[in-house]
Amino acid sequence: MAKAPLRVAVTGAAGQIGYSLLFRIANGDMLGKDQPVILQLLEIPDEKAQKALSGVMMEIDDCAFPLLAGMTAHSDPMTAFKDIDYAVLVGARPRGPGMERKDLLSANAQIFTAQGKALNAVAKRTVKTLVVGNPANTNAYIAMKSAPDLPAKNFTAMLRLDHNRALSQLAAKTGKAVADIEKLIVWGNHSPTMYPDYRFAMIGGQSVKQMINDEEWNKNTFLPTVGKRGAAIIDARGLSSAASAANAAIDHIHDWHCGTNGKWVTMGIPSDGSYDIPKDVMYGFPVTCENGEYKIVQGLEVDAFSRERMNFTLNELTEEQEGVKHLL
Ligand SMILES: NC(=O)C1=CN([C@@H]2O[C@H](COP(=O)(O)OP(=O)(O)OC[C@H]3O[C@@H](n4cnc5c(N)ncnc54)[C@H](O)[C@@H]3O)[C@@H](O)[C@H]2O)C=CC1
Ligand SMILES: O=C([O-])CC(=O)C(=O)O
Repeated sequence: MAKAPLRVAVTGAAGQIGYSLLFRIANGDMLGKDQPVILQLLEIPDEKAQKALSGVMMEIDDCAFPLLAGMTAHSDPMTAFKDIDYAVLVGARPRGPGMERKDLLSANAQIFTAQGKALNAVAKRTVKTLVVGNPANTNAYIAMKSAPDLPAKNFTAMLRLDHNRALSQLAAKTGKAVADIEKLIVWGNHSPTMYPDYRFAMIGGQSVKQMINDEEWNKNTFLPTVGKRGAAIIDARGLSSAASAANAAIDHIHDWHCGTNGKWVTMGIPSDGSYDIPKDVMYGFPVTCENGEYKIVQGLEVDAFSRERMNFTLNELTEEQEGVKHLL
């Protein structure tokens, strides 16, 4: 018997990431090739944005996706989020050259209080939310705190782009296939303070750390390359990353929904206190997913260098949280 459709809301649907994301959701890349979807698309109540959205929807229609069971346009989160199973919160201002993502906090924070409240009011009680709009971790924290009737664990932030960037750097360094790299982690904030950590990574049963055996490369090349990749893309393209961000959003929700078969992936999630990260801080952790639930990989050793890096990115998140206290 055919599955019942799942309702997916996407905000910022007429933006650059939206343009790469919506077609793939409708094609079944996110929730599975046998899972019909209904798209509930939100844009700002502005004539130009709504008109652009109607154009994107015409193109989606023109793809005649067999899994697309319905699609609606909205300018109010209270209608866009009605009865949804998944929310992909992309809509927010992107940064330009010379900015850090946290510089967007004052511009974007209010969006996530309003959207958190709307999710709280009208979404399914089981709704799962991914925040992409920057600064993603703190925006996810704001949305979570603005939705007290929903399970906090169902609010997540996107660290998957950082995870994928780190995978690709490691594949290039070792000359091995991306698909063969396992047990990589990106701890912390989606910002240059993040800590991509390959101490436990393996390729075909061999330790990646031993294969590379170059701490200087780790500290002075790998960490800054992954941490500053977003800025490098802005510098090269004049616009922030879009297709790779959409791809990471697809990977994040795909793995949460369909499971990872024991494979580790990185998700920004509210801490449960693991690894001495204070409860509720929206922090990148290694997780495995099964039956629609993620579980933090436990018992990993934290050496002195790692603790310092994990605290550095934690301190930034704590400061960001302090900065939005008045909104919550
Ligand atoms: N977490 C991550 O790894 C990444 C996050 N981003 C972030 O994603 C966000 C979106 O990026 P782009 O699509 O490139 O930007 P964009 O400017 O092309 O599109 C954003 C869209 O959101 C809409 N929007 C703004 N406020 C809204 C609201 N309250 N409700 C609904 N829609 C709203 C705008 O009208 C616009 O169409 C930015 O904040 C960017 O920094 C981008 C790349 C990676
Ligand atoms: O760097 C930006 O502003 C966009 C983004 O989050 C990324 O590409 O990682």
